[in-house]
Amino acid sequence: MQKIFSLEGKNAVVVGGAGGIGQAIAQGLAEAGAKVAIASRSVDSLQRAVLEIKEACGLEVKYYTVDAAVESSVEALVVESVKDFGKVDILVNAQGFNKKFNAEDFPMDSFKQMFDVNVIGVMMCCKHFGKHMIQNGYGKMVNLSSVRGRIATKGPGNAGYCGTKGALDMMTRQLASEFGKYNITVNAIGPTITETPMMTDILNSRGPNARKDLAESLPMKRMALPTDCVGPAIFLCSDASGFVTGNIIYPDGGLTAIG
Ligand SMILES: NC(=O)C1=CN([C@@H]2O[C@H](COP(=O)(O)OP(=O)(O)OC[C@H]3O[C@@H](n4cnc5c(N)ncnc54)[C@H](O)[C@@H]3O)[C@@H](O)[C@H]2O)C=CC1
Ligand SMILES: O=C(O)C(=O)C[C@H](O)C(=O)CO
Repeated sequence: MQKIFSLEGKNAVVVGGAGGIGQAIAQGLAEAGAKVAIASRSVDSLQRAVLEIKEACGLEVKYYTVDAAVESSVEALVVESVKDFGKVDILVNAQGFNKKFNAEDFPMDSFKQMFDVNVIGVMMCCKHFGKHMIQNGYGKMVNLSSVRGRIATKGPGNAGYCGTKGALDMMTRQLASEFGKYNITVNAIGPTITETPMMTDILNSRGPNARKDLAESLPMKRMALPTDCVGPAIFLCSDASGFVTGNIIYPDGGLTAIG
C-alpha cells in the first residue's frame, strides 16, 4: 500500500463497528495498519464481530460497550479507549438506524429516537473525542451519512431518516469548520442502500425482485456491499486526505450522479 494511505501508528475507534458497514470499515482500517477498537451496545455482537475480523484477516481488534445515545456512556468510551491506546487518532461514527413510517402517521418518539442516535449520538462522539484530539493536535473523523442526506426517496416512509442524514451532513461541515485549526478533519461517507442487517427487513418487505431492481436502477448495475465503504474510509482516515475536510464521498454506484 502507498505510504500516504498507511494507517501504521494510528489508533482508531469505530462506533457501530459490530456489524454491517462499521465492521467492514473496522477490518479495513486494521488491514491498513491501524490499531482498531469497535464499540457498540451488545457484548455478544461485539465478540462475534471481533471473531469474524480475526477469521477474515488474522488481526485482533479491541471492543468496548457504548450506548452512543447517552452522553455519559460516550465519555466513558473516550476515557477507556484513551487509557488503553494512549491516544485516539481516528473516530468513525457508523452507528445509526432507520425506522420507516408514512409522514402523516409518523410516531414522534420514533422520529426523535432516530435523531438521538443518528445525529445527537454522532455529535456526542465528535464532541468528546474532539476534546482529546484537540489536545493531541491531530484527528480524523468520519461520519456515516447516506445518499438520503442529499436526495429523498420516491416512496414514502423516510422523513425521519432523511432528516437525520441531512442534519448530519450539515453538522459534519460545521465540525470541519470548527476543528480545522486543530488539524482535525471531519468528513462523511454517503452510501446508497447496502446489504447489511439494517436493510435486511426493509429489502425483504419489498418483495423478491427488490435487490435485482435496486441493482438495475444504479448506473453500476449492482447492489452496494459494506466493503464499498472501506476505500473511502481508508482515504478519509489517512494522510492521503490531509487537506480534505467538510466533504461527503458517495460510494453509491452513481446514484447521486443521476438522482
Ligand atoms: N445499510 C445501508 O443501506 C446504509 C447505511 N447507512 C448508514 O451507515 C451506518 C451503518 O449502517 P449499517 O451497517 O447498515 O447498519 P447496522 O445496523 O448493520 O449497523 C449499525 C450499528 O450501529 C449500532 N448502533 C445503533 N445504535 C447505537 C447506539 N445507540 N450506540 C451504539 N451503537 C449503536 C448497531 O448496534 C449496529 O451494530 C448507519 O449510520 C446507516 O444509517 C447509510 C446508507 C446506506
Ligand atoms: O432509500 C431507502 O429506501 C432507505 O431505506 C434508506 C436506507 O435506509 C439508506 O440508508 C439508504 O441510504
